[in-house]
Amino acid sequence: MCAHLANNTTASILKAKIVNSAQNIDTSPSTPLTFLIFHLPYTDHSTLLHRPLPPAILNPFHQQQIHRLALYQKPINSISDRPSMASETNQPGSDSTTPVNGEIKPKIALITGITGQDGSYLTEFLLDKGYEVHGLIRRSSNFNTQRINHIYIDPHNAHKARMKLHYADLSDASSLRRWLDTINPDEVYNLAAQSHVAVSFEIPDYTADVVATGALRLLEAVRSHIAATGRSQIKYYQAGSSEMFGSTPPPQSETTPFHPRSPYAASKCAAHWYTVNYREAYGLYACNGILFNHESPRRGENFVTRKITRAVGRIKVGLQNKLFLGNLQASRDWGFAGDYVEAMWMMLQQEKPDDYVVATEESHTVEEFLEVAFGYVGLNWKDHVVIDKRYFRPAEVDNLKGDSSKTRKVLGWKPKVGFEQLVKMMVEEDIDLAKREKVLVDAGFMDAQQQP
Ligand SMILES: C[C@H]1O[C@H](OP(=O)(O)OP(=O)(O)OC[C@H]2O[C@@H](n3cnc4c(=O)[nH]c(N)nc43)[C@H](O)[C@@H]2O)[C@@H](O)[C@@H](O)C1=O
Repeated sequence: MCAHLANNTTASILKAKIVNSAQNIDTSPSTPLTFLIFHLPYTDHSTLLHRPLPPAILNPFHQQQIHRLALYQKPINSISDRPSMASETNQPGSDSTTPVNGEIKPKIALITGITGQDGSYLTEFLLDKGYEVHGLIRRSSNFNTQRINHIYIDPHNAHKARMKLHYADLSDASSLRRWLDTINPDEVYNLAAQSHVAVSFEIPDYTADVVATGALRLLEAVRSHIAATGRSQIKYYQAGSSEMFGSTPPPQSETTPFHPRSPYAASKCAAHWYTVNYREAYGLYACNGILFNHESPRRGENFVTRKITRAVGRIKVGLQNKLFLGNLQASRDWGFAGDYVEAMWMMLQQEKPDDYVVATEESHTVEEFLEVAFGYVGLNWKDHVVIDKRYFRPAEVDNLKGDSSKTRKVLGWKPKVGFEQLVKMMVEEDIDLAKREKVLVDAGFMDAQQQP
C-alpha cells in the first residue's frame, strides 16, 4: 500500500497542484489521521484508502497509519471478519473494576447505537474508565463505523481489545437476548434510534418499531436474561429526549407533562414509559435520561447545528455558497455531547434507579446559532441562508429549555462546554474538514457535494 502510494503516477502528476492547495494544512505526525481522512463524513473511506492518496498531504507516519487502517477496512461479513476493537493506550481504571474470586475484572458495558455520536463519546468515556465495551451494530453494505474507527486496533492484538462489535438489531429480539447471554454486561445503554425528527414523519412505522418497540424488546431481553441467570445487578439506561416535551412550555423538568409532536417523540414517550414500567413491575435497575439537544463535531450532518457548521466551513473555503434551512425561530437547549455521556454513566452509578433531565438551561434560536457560527469566521449568514419550505415540519417544537436542577443536585453533574464554545468547536473542526475536502476536490478525488 505504501509503495503503491509513493510510486503512483497519478499522485505524482497531481502533487504540485495539491502542494499549493494543501499549504494551510498541518500534516505533521501529531495531526491525527482522523483529520485527514476519517473526518470526511459520508465518504466511503475504504474507497479512499484504495486510491492513490496525494503524497503531499500524507507523511510517512500517516502512510503507515493508512496501511494499518486499510488492512482492517475489509468487508465485514461475519463477526470473525470484523475483529474486536479497542484503544491500545487505555488502561483499566479503578472505577470499573469488580473483584471476582480475588481477581480484578473490568466492568462490562453493552451499547446499542455505538456507531452514533453519543455511542462514540460514551465508548471513549467508558474505555477510559477501564470498562470492556461491547457495541451492537446493524449490518450495512457501507461502513458506518467512522465515529469509532479511531479506537480500532489490530485484530492480532485481540488480547488488548476492550471494544468489541457484534451484529444485532433492535428489531431482532433473539439477537438482543443472545448477546446479553454471551456478554453478561453490567450496564446496558440503549442509544440506538431512528433519531431524526423530520424523517420520522416519512418513516413512522420504522421509527416506532426501532425507537419504541426496540426499547421494549431490549428491556424484555434484559428481564428474561436476569430471570434465567439471576444476574440482577445489571443496569439499564434508556436514551430519552427533550422532544417528548414537545409543545409543553419551558422550563421542562422531570415532572413536566409530555406532549410529543412527531412519531419520533411519541415513540420516545413509549420507550420512556416502558422503562418506568419495567422498573416498577420487575424491580429492574432502569433509568431514563431525558437529554436535551446535544451536539458536537461528530453530529450527523442533517441535524441543524452540524448542517450550519459544515456549511460555514465549506462556504469559507469556497466549496458551497448557499445554505437551505427551514424554521429559524425554533429555540433549543444545545449542549455538548461529550458532557452528556458522563451524565448517562452517572445515572447508573446511583444506589437507586431514577429519571433525570440533562440540559444546559440556556435556550437559543436557530437564528442565534447562525449568527454565532457565521460571525465566528467573519461572514454574515443573511448573505448565504435561503429558506426552503421542505425543511419545515408538519408539527414543530417551538421552545425547549431544560431545568436540570435534579441532575445537578443528585448526580453532581453540570455541563462543561457552553453555547458559544460549542459553536466555536464545531466551526473550527468543520473548517479543517472543509480544507481537507477542498484538497481532495481540487485533486479530483471527490466531488464538491451539495449540502445534505
Ligand atoms: C433532543 C432531540 O434533538 C434532535 O432533534 P431536533 O431538535 O429536531 O434537532 P434538529 O437539529 O433536527 O432540529 C432543530 C430545530 O432546527 C429546525 N431547523 C430549521 N432548519 C432546519 C434544517 O434545515 N434541518 C434540520 N434538521 N432542522 C432545521 C428544526 O425545525 C428544529 O426546530 C435529535 O437529536 C433528536 O433525536 C432528539 O432527541
